[in-house]
Amino acid sequence: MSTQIGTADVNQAGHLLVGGVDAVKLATEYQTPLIAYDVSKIRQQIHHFKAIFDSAQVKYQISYASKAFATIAMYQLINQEQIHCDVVSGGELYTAVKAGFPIDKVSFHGNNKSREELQFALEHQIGCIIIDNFHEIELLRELTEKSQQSVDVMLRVTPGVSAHTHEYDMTGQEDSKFGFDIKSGQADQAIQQIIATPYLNPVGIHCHIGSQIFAIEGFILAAQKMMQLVLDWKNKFNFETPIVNLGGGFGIRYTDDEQPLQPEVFIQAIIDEIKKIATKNNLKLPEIWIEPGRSIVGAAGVSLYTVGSHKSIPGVRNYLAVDGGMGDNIRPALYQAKYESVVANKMNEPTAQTVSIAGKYCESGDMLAWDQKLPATQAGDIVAMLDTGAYGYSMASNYNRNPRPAVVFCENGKSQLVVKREQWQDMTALDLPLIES
Ligand SMILES: Cc1ncc(COP(=O)(O)O)c(C=O)c1O
Ligand SMILES: N[C@@H](CCCC[NH3+])C(=O)O
Repeated sequence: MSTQIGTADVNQAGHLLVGGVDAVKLATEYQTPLIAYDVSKIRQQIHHFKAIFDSAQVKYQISYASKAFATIAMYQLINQEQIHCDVVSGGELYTAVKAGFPIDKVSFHGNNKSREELQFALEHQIGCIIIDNFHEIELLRELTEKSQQSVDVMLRVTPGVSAHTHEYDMTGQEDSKFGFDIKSGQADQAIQQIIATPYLNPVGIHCHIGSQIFAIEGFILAAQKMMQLVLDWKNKFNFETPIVNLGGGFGIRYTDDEQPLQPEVFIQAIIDEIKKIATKNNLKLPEIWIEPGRSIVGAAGVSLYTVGSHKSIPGVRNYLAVDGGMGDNIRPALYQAKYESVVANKMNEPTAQTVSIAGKYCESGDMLAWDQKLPATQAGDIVAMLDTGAYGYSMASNYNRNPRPAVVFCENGKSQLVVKREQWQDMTALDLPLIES
């Protein structure tokens, strides 16, 4: 039997459940810090996105932005759900290959893809390359001419839309390192070059205005600008773009301060806008692609930590230190991101203190959360930070030579290790000793 407290499931022992598995048992079995995913939440999100498009009866593709969380098991899970994914590096693509993911369902992003990365993608018959700049057109021209291999490409453009989000999470504005600028004519120039390049087969245009977006206006504006481009290119170059890819960025709730719109609100509005513009201008309705990352995996992840030291500065603040921190979740330090935390072994106990959760890294900025209301805690308790499934493990580091955590998948009351915990030995695995002179 389990009950729900807030968004968390709790068992009779008063312990947090993740995918039906007791989080305290997870901490004992796999040690901490540990990132545990409720796999059914990932599946549900994908089904939710699919259902929205299905009911709108439009051609679409959901391409999971794997930078949010990319491991072999994750690519396999995405494949079970039969959606596409995007990668942004040779390393992500290699992981997808190792996972047996169908590479013809992969799009390859990046503002500075190397020759080796592009070659690797072509060798594996990548589904589509999302071209970001003129240098890449040239590299792809050389590589495809050499191998006499055609490849589908999309053009990433910056529509000049500033999304209302953290500065580091904005990507669609003109002054961005990503994509071809529309206003200055770079996008026009790029599509002409691509059309004139024998082995490059243009199938779509792409934009991504940012991440953790709550307002609908940016998406609508982006859809309008993209459809205007489709129309312009039809008129100027007699080329009608079959796919319009609007990227990801759908915001999720981390704390009660955030009230994101449901994906159906965003997506329905995007579909309606694209349909309206297509009909008005006698354009074929393009296939609509989205690339959700955070909204697929964010709410499914929970980070489990063991409490160590406490420090109380009378009249100032109470610190509670845990065995992880900025190495397994850089987001609080990098973006001032906020999360909710609970004590996984004391879910039914009343709050009794206001504490700030400190990581173990040698940085004053290594704070996971400020001023959280928690039950009384002592060393050995298990703190769970909720909704850490996106951009936590995937941005993890070995700072201070702390090993990265393990990752488990939990579903229907069972758990499975999907990423092993790094060990101290791994910290020196690539080191070479000094050569004595
Ligand atoms: C091109 C592109 N697509 C998709 C995403 C996924 O964004 P999100 O995780 O906010 O859905 C990103 C990341 O911001 C991105 O850069
Ligand atoms: N890493 C960012 C979002 C992804 C940006 C990718 N373009 C975050 O954690 O919020």
